[in-house]
Amino acid sequence: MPALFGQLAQPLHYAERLLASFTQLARSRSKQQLQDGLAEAAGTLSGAALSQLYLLDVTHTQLTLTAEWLDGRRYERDTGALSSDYRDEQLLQYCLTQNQPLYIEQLDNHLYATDFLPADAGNWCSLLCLPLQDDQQHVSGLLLLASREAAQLKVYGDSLHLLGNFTLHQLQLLQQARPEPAPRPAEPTPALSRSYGLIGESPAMQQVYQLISKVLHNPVTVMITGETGTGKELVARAIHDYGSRRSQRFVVQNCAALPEHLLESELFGYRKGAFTGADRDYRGLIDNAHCGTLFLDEIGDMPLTLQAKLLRVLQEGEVRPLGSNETRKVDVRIITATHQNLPEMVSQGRFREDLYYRLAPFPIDLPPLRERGDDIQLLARRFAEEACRFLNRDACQWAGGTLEQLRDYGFPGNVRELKGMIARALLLCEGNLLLPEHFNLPDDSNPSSAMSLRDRLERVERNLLLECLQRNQGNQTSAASELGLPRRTLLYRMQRLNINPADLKARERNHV
Ligand SMILES: Nc1ncnc2c1ncn2[C@@H]1O[C@H](COP(=O)(O)OP(=O)(O)OP(=O)(O)O)[C@@H](O)[C@H]1O
Repeated sequence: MPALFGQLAQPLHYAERLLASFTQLARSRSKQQLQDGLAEAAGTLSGAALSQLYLLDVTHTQLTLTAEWLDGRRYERDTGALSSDYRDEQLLQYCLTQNQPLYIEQLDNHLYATDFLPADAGNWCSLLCLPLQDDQQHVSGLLLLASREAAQLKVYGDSLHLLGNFTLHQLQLLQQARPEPAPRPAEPTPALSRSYGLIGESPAMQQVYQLISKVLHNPVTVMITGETGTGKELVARAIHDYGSRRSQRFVVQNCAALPEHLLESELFGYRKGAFTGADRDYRGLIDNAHCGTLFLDEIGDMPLTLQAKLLRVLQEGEVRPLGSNETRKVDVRIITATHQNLPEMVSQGRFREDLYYRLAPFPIDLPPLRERGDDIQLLARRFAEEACRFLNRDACQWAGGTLEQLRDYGFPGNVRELKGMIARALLLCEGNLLLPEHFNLPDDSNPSSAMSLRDRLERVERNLLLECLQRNQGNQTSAASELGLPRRTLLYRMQRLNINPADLKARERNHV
């Protein structure tokens, strides 16, 4: 307690008033009453002319001014005039993203934009902004004090921070007890409200957008998984571009692209003379991404020795360049991506378990394109429009059945494959009419040239026999008996279906 009130002129008196404010807030029965109550208490306790409460919405993408206390009374201004998105308010954004109190004794309006302060109420001099955390310790709002003269607002920081957090807790309790009706969405289709620059409206992609919204303002380490070409890098960029670090760097490194020693010096940097050829100091990518985001693609390909070094960066928040005895503190948000099955790699000792758990507290799994339903048509149309614009061509037309055929195709290369297909088709088509033949879809998606029934049945039978042989460690006698066939029939079918021991080995390898 002394640390809370130590610097105040009348600590006991202040403590009594603070206690009364806690009690008052605990009695509040509505959200607005609570919010106004906090703004009033903060203004009255500190003597600051202005106090404001800002809250983040559930998706943590918008910051709204929810209560304001000015010169001893509740202040209501036309909030429509104030952006409900704090994106442009750098002081507020700083406080939210750093999760640190911000105290400015002498506001210099040339240095700081303060459009969030009521301009018609005089000139503002000192400011204290406190990030507030919810029960899960996530930053969920800001409590702000401002005075017109130079004032030591800082001394109220700790106690008002406690009061603010208590208010958030009470708000959560009220919400649980009596959920208030959701505000009317501004847009007609709320489900499609935000896609962060990605194309897709399917339920699978809506789920991805929902997950993205959760991590924009929370620097949790994210791991993006999904087949090749599903948009993993695009999602990583979206998290950076729409999140609180957007004004800082987004640094990308593909871990499969470089041999171990190069990847190490690229990521961690080196000092002059660290190895032959190191003729100058070199700042690594981790250092370069300080305050920003480092996207490590194909993390499953990172060699084990580097995994240990990366783990240290995550645990200690510091990086040590090659050839240096000194470490440097870094604040980097790490996003990783992989198309590999990392848990399986962990069980095989090919990926460190401790690193895996550090990297994957918030996984986002991107669905393959074939599971996104009508998104295929939507993406195809959009890509074609973009390409026509780029090529300075008139908008193209789609011949009947073309989009339907695309929808039926499996797209092993996912969105990247579709994008490439559209670009190629536009070059092939004449008169801007896209026809099925311009897409050169593989046979099995084209009903007219589909595999015959016989071929399909043979494929099924081949797989059945291979599985059975594998279960029986290649022993043909046991496999034949499990299948209820004479051994010579099995041998005949194997010969007919072109099954040999090499197939079994390849299959075993794929299953490891
Ligand atoms: N939902 C989407 N909307 C628009 N474009 C997309 C979408 N998803 C992917 N793309 C495009 O598809 C291409 C491949 O995307 P990206 O490189 O992000 O995939 P990836 O999963 O990281 O691939 P890889 O596994 O090969 O690294 C890019 O051109 C990207 O712009």
